[in-house]
This record gives sequence, C-alpha cells and structure tokens, in this order.
Amino acid sequence: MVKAIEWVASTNPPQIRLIDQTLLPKEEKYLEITDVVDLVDAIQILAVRGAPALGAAGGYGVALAISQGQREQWDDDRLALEVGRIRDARPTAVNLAWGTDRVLGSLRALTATDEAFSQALSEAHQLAAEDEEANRALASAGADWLLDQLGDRPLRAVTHCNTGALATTAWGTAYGILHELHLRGRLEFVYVDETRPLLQGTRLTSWELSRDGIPHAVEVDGAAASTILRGFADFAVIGADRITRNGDTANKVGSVALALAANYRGIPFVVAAPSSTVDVDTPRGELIEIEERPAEEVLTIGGVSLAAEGAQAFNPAFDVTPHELISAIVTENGVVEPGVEDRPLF
Ligand SMILES: CSC[C@@H](O)[C@@H](O)C(=O)COP(=O)(O)O
Repeated sequence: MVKAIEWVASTNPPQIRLIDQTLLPKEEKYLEITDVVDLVDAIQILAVRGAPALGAAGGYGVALAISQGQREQWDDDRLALEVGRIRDARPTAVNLAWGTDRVLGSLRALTATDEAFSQALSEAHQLAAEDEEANRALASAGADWLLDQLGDRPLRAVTHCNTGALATTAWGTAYGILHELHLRGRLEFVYVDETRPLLQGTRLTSWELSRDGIPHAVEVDGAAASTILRGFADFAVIGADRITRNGDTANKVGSVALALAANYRGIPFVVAAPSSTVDVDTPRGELIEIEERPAEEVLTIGGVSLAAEGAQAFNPAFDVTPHELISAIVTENGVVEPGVEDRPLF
C-alpha cells in the first residue's frame, strides 16, 4: 500500500517524506521536507491532501518545526508562529488543526529542545497509527452496514474525490469501505467522479483502484447525478473534511450533487471518516469555513488557459451536505444515521 506521508528519522536533518500527489499517476516522486515553508507549500499545492493525511501532516509538522527551530535557534514565539502557519495552511479539513493541536497538547512546553522534539514525534507516530486503525475499523463497519441495508450481494458504487491510502495514513475511508467490499467479493463496479478542478478522482482514485484490481470507470462530475438516477449505482460513498455536531458534512465540491441524487433515487448516501474529522465545536455546516482556491485551477488545464480573457472564476474547494441528506455517517466508533431532525449527533 502506498504511503502518503512518513517520518524519516535516519536523515540529518530528519524529514517528512511525502509522495507528490500533484504528479501522480504520471510520476511517483517523493518530496523530502525538512522545513516549515516547504511543508506549508506542500499542503497548499495539495502535494499532501485528504483530511486524515493532513492530520498527520499537522502532527508531524510540530516535530519538524521543533527540529528546524533547534537548528536555527528559534525562540518560543517564533516556533509558535511557525507551528501556527502549518495549522492554518488550509482551513476546511479540521484534521489539520486537530493533528497540530493534539501534538501541541502532548508537550510540556513548545520550545526548541530535544525533550519537546521527542514528545512531539512520539505523539505524531501515535496519531498516525491510530488513523490507520480507525480507517480499517470504519471500513469494516461501513461494509457491514451497506450489506445489511442492501442485501449480501455484489454492489455498484459512486464515489467522489480521493479517500484512499493517499488521503490518509493508510487504507482509506470511503475508499476503505470500497476496498473492504472488494475483498469480501461484494463490489461489482465503482463510478469515480473525476473531481474537478484538480482531478483527484481521475488521477488518484483511479490509480489506487487499478493497483487494487477494482473494476471502475472515471466519469465527469456532471455525470454523477444521472448515473445515480439511471439506476447504475446501489449506493454513493464519500469521505469528509469536517463533520459538524449535527452531522452536516463538508467534503470536496461536487459531493452534494451525489447526495441530492441519491436521496431522490432512494439509495444510501454514506459519509465515511475517522472521528478526528468530527468537529464537535461547530454545531452546523453553515459555520464551516470553505476554502476558496486560485482562479487558474478552474480557468486553465495543464497550464493552458481555456476561458475568455478576463473571465473570473469561483473556486470553492468544498461543499456542505446537510445531515438530512446523509443516510449514514461511519466512523471507527460505529454508524450514526442522522435523520431529518437537527440535533447533536456527536
Ligand atoms: C479521506 S479524505 C476525505 C476528504 O478529505 C476528501 O474527500 C477530500 O475532499 C479531499 O480534498 P482535497 O482538496 O483533495 O484535500
């Protein structure tokens, strides 16, 4: 299984090693990150992406910043500032801030010392190990729930964006459910939304599905609703960047179209995420900050400008699916069925 993010202790200085997801599947190149500026850049250009992988990036980022601080003799204020840059590099996926805060919370003090470095690293390793465990547990729970709802038979799925090993520390969330169904002989076919504008579905999910031998087709995002209405899919499953207390879910832009179509057709619409993606401090989805990304991502393809000169772009990276459109939210702690009532679920 591909590793999206790893800590490399054997180099001097130590590194965060990332597979560069902007280049896949054409090129399998690894970025060797030793300082905060490069980590923030990797997060912002989506070389590392996906909420749980960003959680690990935040956690390991604290250790990386301390290591750089030791080399460059940063005082505590500078170190806190640099860690803050990592934490705030992208706003919507709650895991980034969660991972950073979790590791910060494990320290006696955020200072550029050996003691703080080894505490931070040990907590980040723990966080990464727990993410893999959570993904495997939720994948199994999600597969059980779907087979229970739909009957023990091979199923056809629609999914959006990339939620596999690349988006996590290992295994995957929504992708993990698909993989689990495949291993149980209960996955017939997957429709993969290309996921405009950065094509995480075309480039990354299709790559992972091919490596796992799972039959699939990439479709344009605009096809997804019709795929569902025409009865080509038995369920839709997505990951999440932030799930609010009432179950409203932010995920890659385009997700809500799947939810609307699935509800109209009466097939399950499933959200899969580790509990680290649940933001209990935010009561409802309308309060989630939605990342807006550069215009060129929409107006150009492969560096070639396609729009009329002077055209503006609206480029929200995420949308919010209201909880009442979600059949089930699957975490490592089990399955929650939100229903229509607006109430705290987590
Ligand atoms: C398990 S990953 C869940 C989500 O983070 C994923 O579906 C998604 O929207 C990723 O967006 P991205 O902008 O590629 O980071």
